[in-house]
Amino acid sequence: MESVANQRIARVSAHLQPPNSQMEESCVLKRTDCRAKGGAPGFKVAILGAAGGIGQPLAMLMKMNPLVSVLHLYDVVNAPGVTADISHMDTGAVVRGFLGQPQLESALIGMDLVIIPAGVPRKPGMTRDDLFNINAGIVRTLCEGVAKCCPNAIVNLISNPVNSTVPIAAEVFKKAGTYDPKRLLGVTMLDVVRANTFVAEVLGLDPREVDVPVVGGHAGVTILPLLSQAKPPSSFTPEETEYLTKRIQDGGTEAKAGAGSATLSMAYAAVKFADACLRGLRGDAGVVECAFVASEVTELPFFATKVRLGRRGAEEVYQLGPLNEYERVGLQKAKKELAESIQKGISFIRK
Ligand SMILES: NC(=O)c1ccc[n+]([C@@H]2O[C@H](COP(=O)([O-])OP(=O)(O)OC[C@H]3O[C@@H](n4cnc5c(N)ncnc54)[C@H](O)[C@@H]3O)[C@@H](O)[C@H]2O)c1
Ligand SMILES: O=C(O)C[C@H](O)C(=O)O
Repeated sequence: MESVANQRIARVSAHLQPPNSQMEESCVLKRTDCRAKGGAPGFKVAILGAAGGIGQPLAMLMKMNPLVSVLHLYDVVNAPGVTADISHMDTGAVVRGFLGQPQLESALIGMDLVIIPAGVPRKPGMTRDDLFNINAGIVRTLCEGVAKCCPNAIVNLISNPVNSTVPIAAEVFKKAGTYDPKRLLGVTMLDVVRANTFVAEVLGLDPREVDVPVVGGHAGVTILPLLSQAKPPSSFTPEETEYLTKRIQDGGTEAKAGAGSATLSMAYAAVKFADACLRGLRGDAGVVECAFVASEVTELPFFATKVRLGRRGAEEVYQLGPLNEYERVGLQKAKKELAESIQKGISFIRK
């Protein structure tokens, strides 16, 4: 007969199992026996690519977000282990892990917000466009899942090249008949985070006091910081303008000193942006951030500008506002490259 001590040990070790049905076979207490069902008020958020360099710290920070009641972590590798780790944090959100394509639909059903950092990152010497061939297919598959399982979810797309993956996602949703331009947002928040930090350094300010709009897209010259609209209002010498613009545009290469791509600052930026989307969904007034969205601000079908986030996503897309000569020249360069990247994404699905 099993001793009382052994029974206790068996019960405690059941709690140590990762909360994934695949690993519950030997448990005394099954996940379904537990009382935590994610019934607390809050939003349901899925991260696709949750075991990656961005995915893991992003999952950790979302688990800390009081607006999140349920957090689904999906990846094609290591999702159970990451889920077990994150699930031990004593914050409110209930965490569930999903591994591989057969579990994609379960990961997505009922979600309010889907954040997608899935895909390969740049290696030294690569451009973001070099990632297209692999990441385009990954984004297509994941967005097909979103269209089927949570067509009303807000989508935050991080996977590069954002200038092409957002048009890909839009085409997938159009094909499925679920496209709502307000709900598809390319995440360019890292450019704003960098701009605020670098400008604060030059001006000798606390970055939290600085707000610099960054418009256009998310690659090289398509990243266009509008220093003339920085808050607090500041003037910059031509040298400072050149230095700051270049540093913000090349921030992705500076991060990790060319040995990989930004993961920690990106996770921070992704959470800052996701939190803004959730506050918008909650009905908070005046939530405004930059994002790469369907747009009529220029002749291009997608463009990053400030948007107002509300219950239906990007409810208002703001105009560019007054630009100085340096920014007008930058805008022309940005639009030329953006037009090609957008078309490449559209053609990938329409071909
Ligand atoms: N938008 C931005 O500002 C920004 C910033 C940094 C990085 N990125 C991009 O984010 C992406 C991820 O970067 P990372 O450093 O986290 O890469 P990573 O390789 O560390 O992680 C990517 C994760 O995606 C997973 N994955 C691959 N195929 C998948 C699929 N079909 N379904 C679900 N998950 C899948 C991988 O298993 C891996 O865990 C890259 O494309 C990178 O360029 C964008
Ligand atoms: O630069 C990269 O490849 C990753 C990302 O887009 C970034 O801006 O850090």
